[in-house]
Parts: sequence; structure tokens; C-alpha cells
Amino acid sequence: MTDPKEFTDVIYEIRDRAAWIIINRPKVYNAFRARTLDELIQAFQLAGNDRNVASIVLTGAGEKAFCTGGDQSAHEGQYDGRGVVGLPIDEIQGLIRDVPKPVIARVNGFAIGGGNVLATLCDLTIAAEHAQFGQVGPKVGSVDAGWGTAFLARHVGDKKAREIWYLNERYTAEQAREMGLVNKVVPMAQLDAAVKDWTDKLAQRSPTALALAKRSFNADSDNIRGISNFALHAVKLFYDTAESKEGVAAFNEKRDPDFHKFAR
Ligand SMILES: CC(C)(COP(=O)(O)OP(=O)(O)OC[C@H]1O[C@@H](n2cnc3c(N)ncnc32)[C@H](O)[C@@H]1OP(=O)(O)O)[C@@H](O)C(=O)NCCC(=O)NCCSC(=O)CCC(=O)c1ccccc1C(=O)O
Repeated sequence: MTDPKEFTDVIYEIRDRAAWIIINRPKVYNAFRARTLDELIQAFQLAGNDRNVASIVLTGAGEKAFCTGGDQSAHEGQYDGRGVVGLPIDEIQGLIRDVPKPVIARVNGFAIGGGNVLATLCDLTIAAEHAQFGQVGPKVGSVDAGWGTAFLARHVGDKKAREIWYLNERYTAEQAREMGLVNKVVPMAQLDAAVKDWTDKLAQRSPTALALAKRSFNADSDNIRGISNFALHAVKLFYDTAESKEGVAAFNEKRDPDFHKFAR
């Protein structure tokens, strides 16, 4: 286990009885590479095992982005580290669910792609007014089938989840709240106070009751874990195709992708 002080991509802080886990890659809108996920995994393990921690806050550095998913510049077919697709994405997603403490997504800007999936997996979401939400997979040659699709549908309903995935539009924080993806929207200046209000309340609650409640919510949707893990192996095969690589190249070259020749 690395000392959190040695982390390069993640900041780990204890504020009162909450662990704050901050993705610290603002230049790429807090996109994650394999190292980022390795540090997030260690941070969640630390927080999960710390008896003084009652709740966990996941957020991004700065005011532009919460997280914009996989770092497209660290993506040549597979990503740059360990795990099925070169990212231990299934481990961090599983941990957010498994850690026996409530996890609050503090959404301070864009929550896009794999970043939106992380926010979707958190127990609660508080968003700043300027935050924007969306999935971009079919634009960039990727898909998070499982937590990103089926679990999203649990929050927003099946039709809306299909719209989000097929059309890849961006949704305001207020729209995300109306559709059930966000619990509360506040002005950016009040975001930290709103998060603290909830982490303080959670610190007063019975930790065992919270852990049992979380486990019970999870049990009802845990079949989706199997879909996610299975789909990750399909995505691995997809990432090695010219079709997926066209999506990544188009993003990095700042142009529209041309998927016509891959029509089915
Ligand atoms: C976030 C945007 C909507 C912002 O748009 P805009 O305001 O126009 O700013 P830009 O000029 O586009 O971006 C500013 C700056 O940031 C860089 N950047 C943004 N996002 C990324 C990124 N993800 N990777 C690398 N760099 C990024 C951008 O290049 C600019 O840099 P400059 O140097 O200033 O030019 C918009 O940026 C946007 O849509 N971003 C794309 C997000 C994206 O494609 N994300 C990847 C989605 S796919 C994914 O996450 C898969 C990985 C993964 O998690 C996974 C893998 C396997 C199975 C499941 C999953 C899963 O999703 O869970």
C-alpha cells in the first residue's frame, strides 16, 4: 500500500469524520489513467478500514470537472495499466459499492463517460449548478455495459438511460436531479457546505445501520456486477478493433468520428 502522501493523481484527506478522495488531474478534466484508479482503490480501502471515517466523499480537483472517464491520451486500444482493459475499472466500481460506508459524489463540473458511471455508483450525489452529466461511449468507441447502462436505468428509468447512451447529450445538474441521477443541486459556492452538512449528519448515524442499509440496496442490484464483469471482456475485444480506435483518434484529433464503414 502506497502512503497517500506519495499519490500523484489522487488527494486523500480526512475532514472531520469524512474521507475526501479527490481526483487530481485537472489538466485532463480529471480523466483517469490506470495509476489514478490504482490510487483511488487504495484510498477507498484506507477509508473503508478507518474506524474514524463515517463517510467518503469522491470528487475532482478544481471547478471544471468531477471526472471525464478514461484518459483518451493514455488509450491505444487497451489502456496503460493492469486489469482486463488496462484499467482496474471493475475494482474501483466494485469498491464504491462494497465499502460499508456511504459514498457521496461531490460533482463539481463535468461527470462524463466513466466519470458519470463513478457518480452513478456513489450512494448519494450533490452537484454544483454548473455541473454537466452524460455518456459518450458510442462517440468514442467505448461502452460501460452493466453499471453504466443497467444500473443507470435503475436511477433514471430504462427509456431515459437509452436516450443518454444512444444520443450522448449533456444534461444540466437540474435535469440530472429531475431524472433521479442527483440528490441535490447547489451553487458552487455552497457545494462544500452542503457536502459537510451531509457528512456531519452521517457521522451521527449508527454505522452498522448505515452499512446494513447500503448492503441491502446493493443486494437488490448485485446481479448487474456479473453483467459488468462479463461486458468488460467484450469491451476488451472491442477496444482492439478499428471501429473503437476511430472513436479515440477522433477525440484526440478534435474531429467527428467516421463510423460509417462499420455499419451493421
Ligand atoms: C468533458 C467534455 C464534455 C468537455 O468539453 P469541452 O468543454 O468542449 O472541453 P474540451 O476541449 O473537450 O476538453 C478540455 C481539455 O480536457 C481534455 N480532456 C477532456 N476529457 C478528457 C479525457 N477523457 N481524456 C483526456 N483528455 C480529456 C481535452 O482533451 C482538452 O484538453 P486540451 O489540452 O485543452 O485540448 C469533453 O472533453 C469530453 O466529452 N470529453 C471526453 C470524455 C471521454 O471521451 N471520456 C472517455 C469515455 S469512455 C470511458 O470513460 C471508458 C473508460 C472506462 O471507464 C471503462 C472502460 C471499460 C469499460 C467500462 C468503462 C467505464 O466507462 O466505466
